[in-house]
Amino acid sequence: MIAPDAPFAATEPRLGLYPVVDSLVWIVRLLDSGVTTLQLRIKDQPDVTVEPDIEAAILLGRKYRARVFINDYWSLAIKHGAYGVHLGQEDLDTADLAAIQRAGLRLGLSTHDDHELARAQALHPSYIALGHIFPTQTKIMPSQPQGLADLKRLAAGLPGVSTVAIGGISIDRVDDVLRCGVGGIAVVSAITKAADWRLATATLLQKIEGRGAPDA
Ligand SMILES: Cc1ncc(COP(=O)(O)OP(=O)(O)O)c(N)n1
Ligand SMILES: Cc1nc(C(=O)O)sc1CCOP(=O)(O)O
Ligand SMILES: [Mg+2]
Repeated sequence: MIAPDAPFAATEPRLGLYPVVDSLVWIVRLLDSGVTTLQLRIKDQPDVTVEPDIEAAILLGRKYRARVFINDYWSLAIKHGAYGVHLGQEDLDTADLAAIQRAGLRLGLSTHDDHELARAQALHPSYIALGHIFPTQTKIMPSQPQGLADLKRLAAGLPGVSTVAIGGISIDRVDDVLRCGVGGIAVVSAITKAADWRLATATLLQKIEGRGAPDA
């Protein structure tokens, strides 16, 4: 059991640009490009297969003073002292939330509608992800896109909560998403499928956080 009404460890109120990537190669590239919030999202592998990359990503996050969230593999994240974990609604049925809380890891939760949002809010996570905002090619979604009007309504209903928008957010949609009042924007394909990922990352950092990449 998690302590009722006890919040998970706090994260930044505004997480800024939040790339979600599936390999250590991308983690290194993006840390070197000045990204400070990241997620390692490797799907459906045995723990023994992913543990070396998860440990390395956590150590790199510490070295670069960046916030590296581990998707799904919450017990490995605890074992190696990650900054944080990202979990979906299905994970909530099986993950040991009390262990995550005791270990002081930050917790991000996915939500896709008002019902999931209410469930997430009751757990007082470190941030709440609101998705998917637009159609996405990256993941098969059972839900419908929430769109900008709902994003604005949902963000307005979460004062004091760190929020992240995800799903189909391309560079040209970032300004509209920011106007909805979220503090973080999570992207996969806007960076990993960009013709020039360095330019895409620099453009996103500038638009979302108002800063450039560090000097090479
Ligand atoms: C920032 C962020 N938001 C949502 C998700 C989706 O997580 P989940 O619902 O657990 O689905 P998978 O990513 O595991 O397929 C996310 N990873 N990151
Ligand atoms: C992993 C993931 N989770 C989502 C959610 O809504 O929970 S949308 C998504 C994929 C986001 O990829 P892209 O930026 O390429 O659309
Ligand atoms: Mg998940």
